[in-house]
Amino acid sequence: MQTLMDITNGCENVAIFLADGCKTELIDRNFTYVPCNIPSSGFDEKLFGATIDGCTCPVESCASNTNCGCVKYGLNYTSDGLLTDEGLTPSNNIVLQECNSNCTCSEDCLNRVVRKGIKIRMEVFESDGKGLGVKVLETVRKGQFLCEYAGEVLSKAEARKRIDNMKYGDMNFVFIIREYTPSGVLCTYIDPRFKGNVGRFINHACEPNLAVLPVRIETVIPHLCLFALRDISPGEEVTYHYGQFEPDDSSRMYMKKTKPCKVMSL
Ligand SMILES: C[S@@+](CC[C@H](N)C(=O)[O-])C[C@H]1O[C@@H](n2cnc3c(N)ncnc32)[C@H](O)[C@@H]1O
Repeated sequence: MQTLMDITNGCENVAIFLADGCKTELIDRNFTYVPCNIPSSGFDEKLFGATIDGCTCPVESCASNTNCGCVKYGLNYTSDGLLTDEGLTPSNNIVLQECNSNCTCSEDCLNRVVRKGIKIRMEVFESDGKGLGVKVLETVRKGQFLCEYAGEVLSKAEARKRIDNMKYGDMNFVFIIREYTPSGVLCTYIDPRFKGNVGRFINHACEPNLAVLPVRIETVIPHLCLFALRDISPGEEVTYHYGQFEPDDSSRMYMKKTKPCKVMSL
């Protein structure tokens, strides 16, 4: 079995495999594996690097400190590092802010999950009618972090240009994160088509087993994170709801509506 990183020259702290016989031609020849978000050329570097202040909690953890700046709306992870049911429900609009390198708490603080990276072994395989897809090779628990949807962070103009250049039937990778804040709507555009991580191979399903949520850690740019909505068994394909197959236009991953969904339910 080949690892995906052998092929894409990237790195990750856990093995992501290519299924036996999986056609490597299906991976764009211009694709480079990057484990985390990078700014696209022309993106405001100052904004990309703008850091978030840390908390001043005791070393052990921020879990019980009601004054913690990072968990001011309550801790969203259990002591096993699983996202709570409340955190998993996007309509709750919970703000996920993990502790970062500016915080005084230790690496064992319960509010540090995504920043520890991928823990689950995965396999990229040829899915039925959807191009490539991703399966997990071990059990994933409800609420467990799987991976990020990491790629190039684009300016609005660059996102518009890339979307406009898409041709009928092209695969879409540009994900628009819209966050509704008291001061207006905050949009982040992520495109892992040319530079991205394993998240770029994850397909859509109308009844998905993953939730997709923005999480902030070191900087103001959110990480788009995938967490298990239920326990997932080894060998199951992982999917999340893109949004673009909806009849209304509440889409989060922009897509010219060219393709029917091949998986109505799992
Ligand atoms: C982010 S990519 C996912 C990985 C992609 N399958 C690949 O081979 O690289 C999104 C594209 O995958 C395809 N796709 C994902 N989920 C699908 C589904 N449920 N039905 C049909 N096509 C799907 C569409 O072409 C979509 O634009």
